[in-house]
Amino acid sequence: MSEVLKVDNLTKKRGDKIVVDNLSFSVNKGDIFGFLGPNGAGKSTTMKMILKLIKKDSGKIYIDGFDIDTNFKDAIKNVSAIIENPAIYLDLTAYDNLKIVKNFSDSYSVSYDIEDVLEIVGLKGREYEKVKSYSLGMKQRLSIAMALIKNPKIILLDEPTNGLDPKGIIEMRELIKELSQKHNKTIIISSHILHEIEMMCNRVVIINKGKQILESDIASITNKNDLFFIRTSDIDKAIKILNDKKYAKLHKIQNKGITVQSSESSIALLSKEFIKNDISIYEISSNNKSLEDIFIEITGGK
Ligand SMILES: Nc1ncnc2c1ncn2[C@@H]1O[C@H](COP(=O)(O)OP(=O)(O)OP(=O)(O)O)[C@@H](O)[C@H]1O
Repeated sequence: MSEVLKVDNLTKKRGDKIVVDNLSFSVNKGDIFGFLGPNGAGKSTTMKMILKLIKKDSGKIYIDGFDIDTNFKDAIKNVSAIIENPAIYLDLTAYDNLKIVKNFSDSYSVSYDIEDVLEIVGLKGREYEKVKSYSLGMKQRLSIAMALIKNPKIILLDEPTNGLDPKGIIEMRELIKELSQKHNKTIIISSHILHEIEMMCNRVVIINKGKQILESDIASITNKNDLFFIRTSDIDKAIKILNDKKYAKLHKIQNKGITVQSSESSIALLSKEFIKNDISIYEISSNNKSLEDIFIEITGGK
């Protein structure tokens, strides 16, 4: 996997407060990378430093191998970003907005055609309407189209689903996945919505008060402990059977059942064993930790 973004010991002070504190992480080509943290954690500040919109105090940032301090022009041509409210002319059509961006991006060697980006974001057929008549979701998709025009390798999205209704959120999620899978973009999404990150991203970094708390694959966070809750007619008998098995381990005895540590295939074996021994099973559910559980644990519930 090749590294397209490397953030190394990044630090930023605001007055005497350290708002980004020695942050290091890297993003690989093709990642949908979640940048997660509660309000005020330092996500936007970090994104702005990556784009050199604000100055860092110390640390290094490399985009596609280019150091933003010494080779910003080569670095930044690989990145597009939607941070805060993107500049869209509401009195112009989507097509005209894209034309303006296209004119700016013509210095980039392989930029997309306007028609292509309209197709990708699903605004084909609506491109000659003034943007002020668009829903928030359509405006958001237009801003992605504008970000896509220069055909960047990386797209930074700051809270991309903020303010969208459920339909808009689903469409945005699908679009982001499509950009990664079909169009080979690396996407970095900042968010405080854990569920969103869990559903969209393959990797995540969690920050709190400017400090990095965790960098990990989503899968290894949520599948670390294969725990299953089993509600049965006879807990004592179930425990006795379980204690004889090597493939599964009793984790906890609960009110109406037991939590068992085991793989998925072993839980299937265990349930057959229970049934063979006349133990009725009323429920088996995966009791794995969600990203939300992990987040609450490491940020102290705030
Ligand atoms: N222009 C500024 N001047 C002073 N302090 C700032 C400025 N911008 C941000 N901060 C402070 O820096 C810290 C990090 O803010 P930042 O906006 O990066 O957090 P965030 O994780 O993006 O949060 P949110 O989700 O609320 O946008 C906060 O304490 C914030 O108050």
